[in-house]
Amino acid sequence: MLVVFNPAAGARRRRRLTRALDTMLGLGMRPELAETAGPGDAERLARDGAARGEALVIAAGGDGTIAEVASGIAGSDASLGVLPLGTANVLAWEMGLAMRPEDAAGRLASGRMVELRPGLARFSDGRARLFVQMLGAGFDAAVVRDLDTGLKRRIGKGAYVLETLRQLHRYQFPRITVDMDGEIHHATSAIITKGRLYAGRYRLAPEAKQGEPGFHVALFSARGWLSTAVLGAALPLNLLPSMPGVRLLRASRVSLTGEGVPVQADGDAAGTLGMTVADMPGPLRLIGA
Ligand SMILES: Nc1ncnc2c1ncn2[C@@H]1O[C@H](COP(=O)(O)OP(=O)(O)OP(=O)(O)O)[C@@H](O)[C@H]1O
Repeated sequence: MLVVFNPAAGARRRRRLTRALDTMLGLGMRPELAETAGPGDAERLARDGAARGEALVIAAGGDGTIAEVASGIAGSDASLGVLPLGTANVLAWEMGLAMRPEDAAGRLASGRMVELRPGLARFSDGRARLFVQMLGAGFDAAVVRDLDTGLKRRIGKGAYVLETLRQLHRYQFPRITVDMDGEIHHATSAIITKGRLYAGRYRLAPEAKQGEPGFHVALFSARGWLSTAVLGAALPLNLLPSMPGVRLLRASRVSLTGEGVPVQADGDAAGTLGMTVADMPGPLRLIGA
């Protein structure tokens, strides 16, 4: 098995990795370790590992690292494992993965497997991007795009709160046209999700279930700082799904267009619209859930 480690969050993250690796060795596992040096490395390392015949490629990082590893092993025989070392760790909360490094290592050894169905966004400029948990277009993607990553490393989730406050006064809320299985909707932001949770442990789409085909889509009509701030306050109270100006719909194929609208995929900046989102052709096996 191969462990793909994203060291970007600094010393604490490395200590947690060491605790997981020590437990794995104690359990008789023989993990090989590879470190990323920047964006795109996790995908390449995972792809090389799968091509060498690694049966399990473990993403040691946050949701962005998981998405890259998932992309790297897509279409191969390798399964995905996760050591949750990120800031928000949404997929880990969603799937009930163990957060303590020793427990997460033990779960990987258990070999229990569930199937995920990642989404695939195809952009009009020819790029393709896999996502495992969710993808956003509009306000939240502007926050991710302009986030001070150094600050995120130092203070964690608080950096998102500060950038959200900044964007409330900067973001212009351009209109997004959303084609959901042929039905046209309009919104100022949209989140296309595979799971229930968002930004950590907060509820976004209560009916969603990882592993099922298709998507739950949250459409937001907020146009200014006040209505957006109210939604921001509703999120940690788990009230977002029932707020005015939020519609929750389902679709199996979603196309979005909007002039210069930013996109984020699993919490990492992913360029601008337009794009079409559909299920990846095959399932992804997750070990340790
Ligand atoms: N060595 C590196 N230095 C800086 N950035 C890196 C490095 N390796 C990977 N990255 C980038 O860091 C991004 C963020 O990592 P990741 O999403 O795993 O952590 P996170 O943002 O702290 O966690 P979460 O998404 O769960 O909040 C990755 O998508 C990747 O592009």
